[in-house]
Amino acid sequence: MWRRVASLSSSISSSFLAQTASRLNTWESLTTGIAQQAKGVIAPKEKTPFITFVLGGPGSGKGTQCIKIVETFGFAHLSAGDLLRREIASKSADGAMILNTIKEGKIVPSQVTVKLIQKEMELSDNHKFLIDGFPRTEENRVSFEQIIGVEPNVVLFFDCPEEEMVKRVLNRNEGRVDDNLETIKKRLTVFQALSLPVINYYSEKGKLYTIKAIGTEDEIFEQVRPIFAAFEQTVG
Ligand SMILES: Nc1ncnc2c1ncn2[C@@H]1O[C@H](COP(=O)(O)OP(=O)(O)OP(=O)(O)O)[C@@H](O)[C@H]1O
Ligand SMILES: Nc1ccn([C@@H]2O[C@H](COP(=O)(O)O)[C@@H](O)[C@H]2O)c(=O)n1
Ligand SMILES: [Mg+2]
Repeated sequence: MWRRVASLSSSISSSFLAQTASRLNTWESLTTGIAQQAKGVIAPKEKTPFITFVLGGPGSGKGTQCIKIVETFGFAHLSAGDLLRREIASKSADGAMILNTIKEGKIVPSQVTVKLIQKEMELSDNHKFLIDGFPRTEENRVSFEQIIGVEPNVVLFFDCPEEEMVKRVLNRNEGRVDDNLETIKKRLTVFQALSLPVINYYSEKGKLYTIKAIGTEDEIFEQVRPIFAAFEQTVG
């Protein structure tokens, strides 16, 4: 979506677009309106974005359920953790800092994570986004609103007992540097202290859908399905 625009508007910085869109608070202005007006191109009707934040503690099953939501409802899946791990793998300038932060179970500066999410959104042709593992902190949340200029439509919270989360993470076997007991304990502390306030914020805004994240993957998805089914007509 933004990719096509970017080629038309190299002289217009994305931060200028984001700032303007933040004021107008519409995706259309953010993506095509300004750039195309500047070039005298007639803007096609773009779809309004539909943003879902997917929250929950480490191992609560966010990634597993996102795969099912993608298969069933055609969303684009953006995992903040995966984007950060990709930065480490690509040996980018921030790679070493990100690796140390993840090993410590801490939170990477919001500016870094939001820029990675923004880039993925710009490259996507989809207008329906699942943003998995974000926002983890109030700072993450505010930074997204400031840089991207939109708020989520839906926030999912996978509510899972700690004991079950620890068991799942220790059995995950994907070679992640943070899948060890020491880091899991730190991540659980960070979740309680920094992520739960974000979840409470969205609950107060009436955007939170809490899923009881115990049972089989399919049983859990049967709680998720009706949430997206209810929006399907309007979202497209
Ligand atoms: N309902 C379930 N029952 C048992 N195991 C599950 C269930 N859902 C997911 N798992 C397994 O638990 C592990 C963690 O799941 P997943 O990676 O989806 O969690 P996550 O919330 O994305 O965790 P993280 O925040 O650490 O990325 C995986 O190995 C996954 O296969
Ligand atoms: N918004 C975020 C998301 C993740 N991190 C760091 O990555 C680690 C792994 O994240 P997962 O979503 O894959 O569990 C996480 O523990 C953080 O260190 C982050 O900083 N900010
Ligand atoms: Mg995950």
